[in-house]
Amino acid sequence: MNAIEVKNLYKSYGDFKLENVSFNVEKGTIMGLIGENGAGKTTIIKAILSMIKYEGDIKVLGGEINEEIKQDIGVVFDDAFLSNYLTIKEIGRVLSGIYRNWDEEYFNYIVEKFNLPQDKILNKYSKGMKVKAKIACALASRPKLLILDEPTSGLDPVIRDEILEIFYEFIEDEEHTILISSHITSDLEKIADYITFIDNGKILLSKEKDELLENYGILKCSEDELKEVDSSFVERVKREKYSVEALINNKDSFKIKYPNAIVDRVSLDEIMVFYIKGVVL
Ligand SMILES: Nc1ncnc2c1ncn2[C@@H]1O[C@H](COP(=O)(O)OP(=O)(O)OP(=O)(O)O)[C@@H](O)[C@H]1O
Repeated sequence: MNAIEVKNLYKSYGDFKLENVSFNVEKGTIMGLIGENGAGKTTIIKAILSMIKYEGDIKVLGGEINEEIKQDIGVVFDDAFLSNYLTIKEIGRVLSGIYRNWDEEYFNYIVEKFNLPQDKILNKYSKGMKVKAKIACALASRPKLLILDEPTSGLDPVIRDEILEIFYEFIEDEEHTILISSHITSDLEKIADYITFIDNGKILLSKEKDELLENYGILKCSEDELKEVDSSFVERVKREKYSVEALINNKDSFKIKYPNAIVDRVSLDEIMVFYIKGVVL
């Protein structure tokens, strides 16, 4: 079953267009939405949450979004939604009156796990503490689906790891699903099950992360050597002054066909750069 289904999403802002955006997020998985600044990640998330008008079909937790379904969604956005002049406990008390499934005990557990100061107002929190406070609030509403827009950008690696750990705990239960947008691809490399890669409003790929990292590879070769390669293996090519690099699919079959070729492992970052900067053969 899918927790999110996006079909033929279309939205335009002047020159920018989200076009033919379709992807599913399977229940019990973590989907990472990656792409450059301005690629359209936030716009997709806003459409999913029905915060903007759009064309296309979007289903969330089995239906079109409504107030009932919203109770089962936890949201973490970059912009402020918590009062800066309350302490974390006071915010918890306010939210307990808003969310049907608010879990006080779980809230206290996360606040302690994240070492959030309980006597300071949020205005005195660091950026990392504020993000952790938002995540604590989103999770304590006991959502089935957690949607986060760039939660870890600008945070140090220790805080990012603490946050990823709490996401692991959340996802252990197979009923829970996460959609997370980020351009810190190393975080998504750690936690995402699936990756949807968006560039300039279009989906370039939406695949299982392990499949991407295991099937793709980087072939370093000369221009003449590239000419000998079956082009169906070649996704994109990047040319430097003295060398050529090709993003290869089906790495294992490629190695059988070309046993002497050297194919390196590829990261999500490198795949992103190949798709954006590289050319089709
Ligand atoms: N309310 C709006 N009015 C006009 N243009 C908008 C609006 N919201 C977004 N855009 C434009 O839509 C495009 C996509 O923006 P979006 O915020 O979805 O990208 P993003 O991938 O989330 O980027 P970032 O990683 O920088 O947050 C950008 O060109 C942006 O300027």
